[in-house]
Amino acid sequence: GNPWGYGKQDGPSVWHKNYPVAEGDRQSPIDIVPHQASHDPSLGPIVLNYDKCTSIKIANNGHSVVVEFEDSDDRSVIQGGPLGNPYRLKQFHFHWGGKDCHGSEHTVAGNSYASELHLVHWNAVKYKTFEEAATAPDGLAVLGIFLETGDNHRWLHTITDVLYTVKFKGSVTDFKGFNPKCLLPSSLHYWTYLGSLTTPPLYESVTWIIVKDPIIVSEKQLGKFRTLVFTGEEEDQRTRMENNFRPPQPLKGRKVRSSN
Ligand SMILES: CN[C@@H]1CN(c2cccc(OC)c2)S(=O)(=O)c2sc(S(N)(=O)=O)cc21
Ligand SMILES: [Zn+2]
Repeated sequence: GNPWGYGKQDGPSVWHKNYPVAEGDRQSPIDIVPHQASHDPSLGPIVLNYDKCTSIKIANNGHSVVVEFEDSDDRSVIQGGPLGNPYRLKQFHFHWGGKDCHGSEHTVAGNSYASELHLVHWNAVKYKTFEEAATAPDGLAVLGIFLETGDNHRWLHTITDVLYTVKFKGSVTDFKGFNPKCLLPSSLHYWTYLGSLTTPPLYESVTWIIVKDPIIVSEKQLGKFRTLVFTGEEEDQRTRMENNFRPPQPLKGRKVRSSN
């Protein structure tokens, strides 16, 4: 079976048994309290150079749906903001709820969004491989975007239209020519803090950059994510993929900074 999941027996409340860092000092996600974030005028804008990005495939990894990118060179990078150098785009994935009232990992003043998109980047300037970067304190940078339900998102259908091909854990489909820039809100004002992966192995290697403005997607579009299952095609028990989010973790004295 799975080493970890989001159920009663294998979910976030028991991850610490196999991954003791779950109780560490820089765990993610967190609840962001806007008025307690310190505005830092030295924080410049986030710069995304995704125009040459090369998406390869879309997959169901048994925890989420993931779009993987070619990351053998600096063709698609994030830089600026709190980052000291460019970080390479490796993959993006989503977290969502069983209903639209919850599903995001980060919360804002205690409020959840329906879903959260994570664009995962790694520091290829300092580290030779993703795996090495994933264990280093400045190894990863994850850009988080909240999804709120409302009108149809004009580009999300490119993803939701192919989700039926990755219904089961372990399924993979070619997915070329997708530029995730179409999933970003117009303003990239953000909060940033030092945290971790929000799934095992929960490495404390992530500089989080959480964009303040959500993107709007329809309930119908979000509903398509819930047609995925955590389980493999061969398993007799089909478990709907939903509520694949970790709840907020203790801040432990960390500072959250805010761009303008
Ligand atoms: C299943 N969880 C993802 C797997 N990853 C992974 C894959 C291979 C090795 C590894 O560690 C060595 C980690 S990952 O780094 O791409 C990330 S980032 C992330 S989140 N929610 O914090 O943005 C979840 C996952
Ligand atoms: Zn994530």
